[in-house]
Amino acid sequence: MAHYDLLVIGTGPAGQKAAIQAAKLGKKVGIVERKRVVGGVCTNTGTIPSKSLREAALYLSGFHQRSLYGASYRVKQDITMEDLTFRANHVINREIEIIQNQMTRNNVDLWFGTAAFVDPHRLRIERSDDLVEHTADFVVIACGTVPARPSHIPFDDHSIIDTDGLLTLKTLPKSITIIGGGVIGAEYASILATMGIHVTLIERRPRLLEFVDQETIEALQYHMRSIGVTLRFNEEVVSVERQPQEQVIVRLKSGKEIAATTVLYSVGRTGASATLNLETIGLVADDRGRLTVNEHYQTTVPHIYAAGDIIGFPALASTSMQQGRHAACHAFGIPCQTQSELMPYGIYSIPEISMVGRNEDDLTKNGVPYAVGIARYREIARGQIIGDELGMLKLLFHNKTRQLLGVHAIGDGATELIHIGQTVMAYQGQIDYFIEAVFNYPTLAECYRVAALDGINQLPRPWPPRT
Ligand SMILES: Cc1cc2nc3c(=O)[nH]c(=O)nc-3n(C[C@H](O)[C@H](O)[C@H](O)COP(=O)(O)OP(=O)(O)OC[C@H]3O[C@@H](n4cnc5c(N)ncnc54)[C@H](O)[C@@H]3O)c2cc1C
Ligand SMILES: NC(=O)c1ccc[n+]([C@@H]2O[C@H](COP(=O)([O-])OP(=O)(O)OC[C@H]3O[C@@H](n4cnc5c(N)ncnc54)[C@H](O)[C@@H]3O)[C@@H](O)[C@H]2O)c1
Repeated sequence: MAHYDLLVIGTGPAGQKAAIQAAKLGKKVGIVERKRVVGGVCTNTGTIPSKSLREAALYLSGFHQRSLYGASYRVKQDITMEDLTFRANHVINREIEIIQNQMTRNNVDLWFGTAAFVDPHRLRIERSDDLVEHTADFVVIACGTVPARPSHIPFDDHSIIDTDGLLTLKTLPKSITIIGGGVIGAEYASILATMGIHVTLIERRPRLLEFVDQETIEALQYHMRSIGVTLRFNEEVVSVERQPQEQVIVRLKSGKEIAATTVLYSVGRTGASATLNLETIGLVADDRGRLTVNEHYQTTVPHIYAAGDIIGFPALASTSMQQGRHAACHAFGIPCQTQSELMPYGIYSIPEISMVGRNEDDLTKNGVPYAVGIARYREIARGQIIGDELGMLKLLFHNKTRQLLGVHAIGDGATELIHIGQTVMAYQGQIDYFIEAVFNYPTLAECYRVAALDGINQLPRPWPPRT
């Protein structure tokens, strides 16, 4: 048994960053992982694999080149599961190595096994052949989530899979029904359709991703339909039934029956808190297994913190890292701030989407007078060169002060491009910055200048003086 300044449960982004931050402060740190590898959902089954798969699909399908060389252009005609997993596994293994190295370099003790609380300062770590106990002054719970697997869905991890199951398939589906048009559903639907797989996406809401700018989502939905995705909105799933001859039927409340070789169930995830023995320390998870924390990620037991997906929205790798670091800083009295109102969102659908700041619905609801400036990739030299016909960057700014209030982008590089707007917003900048600055040419960043000019041209003349 050892005593630590900090014990962390989980080696995903939240746990890693909490552990490294505490170690950098000279603290004695231990981290526990129940799987046989470090990295969590992010490295092993979620973010990294899905983004590697996307990159492989984009390359092999020749997607980016089609507008220049024709719709039938392909780098490889028959894309196989091995083609995709080859690339994903390469990246996953490198990432695991990097994480493990970081822990070793920073003297963080790594314990493989399943952690559970014995009392508020003591964790039991159960391994296949033995059991150890360690104590700590502080604990960070960063145990993440598991896919929701309701009992009425007959999962078999072969023809009916959850969101962790796609990469473990032996062959690519011939056709797929995706239940749930959240971030995972939208990303996988567009990736699979890009490779020529017929996809039906079922969503109970009237559109995809309701938190994303309406115009941006319309563009995504238009593109998804154009590559063969059937979008079914306002639909409820009644049953999922496996049939002979490699067929799974999804029955909808509206009476429709949708057949495909594979069904992917992607309607959210549940906090992995069930085995933590929370009742012994007086913590209660909500009905989706999540924990409640204050602005410093402290639970109601002050020396026990929780960070990452286990605390719910926004449940991103990007935010989880920051939350983990923030929790460790707070525990050891180091000032730390998280700029949550300028948190960017990146959705790796094809085409990709990104946003930061406020959207039109929110500004309208709150009576903020704003104007809009838009640049389309097809009107930008770089957009023409890369052959992106659909891309768009949209700036929302205050129509009197010209302060930048929100940026919404769809198209190649959108998730990178958004950070320019994020920085300007962090310094309360006005869109005039984009007009006065010189950008490399030809770049997609030029969209900022074009959109700013477009926005200013929409204002009543003469242009209002700067305040
Ligand atoms: C398909 C998919 C794609 C995604 N894409 C993106 C993306 O593009 N961008 C983005 O920002 N986010 C993305 N996400 C979300 C991102 O993966 C998560 O937000 C992130 O992994 C959460 O990090 P975490 O540290 O909270 O938990 P996790 O990464 O889930 O790690 C938790 C770890 O804790 C371990 N653990 C659990 N219980 C115990 C226990 N009792 N004892 C010991 N160890 C335990 C688990 O085994 C796991 O290794 C994606 C998610 C999925 C599923
Ligand atoms: N790029 C990224 O940042 C990224 C990528 C993938 C996943 N993630 C994270 O992973 C988490 C899980 O994502 P997700 O997409 O599984 O969950 P989600 O909660 O985001 O989406 C679930 C969707 O399923 C719909 N739905 C629920 N029940 C349904 C039913 N019975 N029939 C039809 N539709 C139904 C919901 O309306 C919702 O749109 C999210 O928190 C997300 O932020 C992030």
